[in-house]
Amino acid sequence: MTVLSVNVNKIAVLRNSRGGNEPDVVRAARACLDAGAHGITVHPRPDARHIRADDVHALAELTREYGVEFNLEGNPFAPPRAGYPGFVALCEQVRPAQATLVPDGDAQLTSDHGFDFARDAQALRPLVAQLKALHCRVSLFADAHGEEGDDMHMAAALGADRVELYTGPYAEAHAAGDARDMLLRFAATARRAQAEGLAVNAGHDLSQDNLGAFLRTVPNVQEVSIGHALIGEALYAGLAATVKRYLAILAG
Ligand SMILES: CC(=O)[C@@H](O)[C@H](O)COP(=O)(O)O
Ligand SMILES: NCC(=O)COP(=O)(O)O
Repeated sequence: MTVLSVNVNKIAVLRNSRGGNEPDVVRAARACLDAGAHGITVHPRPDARHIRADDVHALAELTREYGVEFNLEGNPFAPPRAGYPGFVALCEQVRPAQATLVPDGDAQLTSDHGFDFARDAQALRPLVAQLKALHCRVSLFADAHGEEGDDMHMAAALGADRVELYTGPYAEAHAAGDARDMLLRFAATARRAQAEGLAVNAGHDLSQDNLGAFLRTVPNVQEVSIGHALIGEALYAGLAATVKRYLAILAG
């Protein structure tokens, strides 16, 4: 079965837009877990645009309370700065069940590519070892190159447990109405990863629209982490009921 880890970054985007603690990231994560989600994901960014270090600690505590997986994502190469101790340091502090390494920078609006394993292998190897010594499962964010290249072999050689396939290009192709070739490419990549002994996660821009076709075609996906679409969909699902509650207050 594929498990769902809900990414609550976007709750923190809303909260930070006003200051204060509403909406409450921990309360939202608790609601996801009460609804049956299998885990919680966050991707703290050094510029603290959404999830902050204190959220990471609070969510680590919550996921321990529920006995579910905490998946911490981030760029292991980004240097520490005020309010952000660095990705590996955060992992040392909270010991997430899964550490997902993602090669992104502050200038990026969001994650938009996987690692260049040929370029980054030397830098990644000791970090993977360090995270494994903390008993984190290590997952590396990877592009789906299908039958091309040697990425999955290189990721396995680094000692990673999993790869997370970057599904942005699939989501785009699906939205454009022709995801057939893309699905075949992701399926081939997943098979190559699995042949190398890597388990496969997937994430980025997955949604209620595109998730079913992905999981029907790409074999043995262990985990999907979903945030942006899920939080947007939750607003649509919850707006009518919420407006009715306000109307009830107005009606006395
Ligand atoms: C690695 C990945 O695809 C997600 O973590 C995504 O990067 C979400 O991050 P933002 O919420 O900052 O866009
Ligand atoms: N790893 C992907 C993730 O956590 C959520 O990505 P998105 O659904 O916010 O695009």
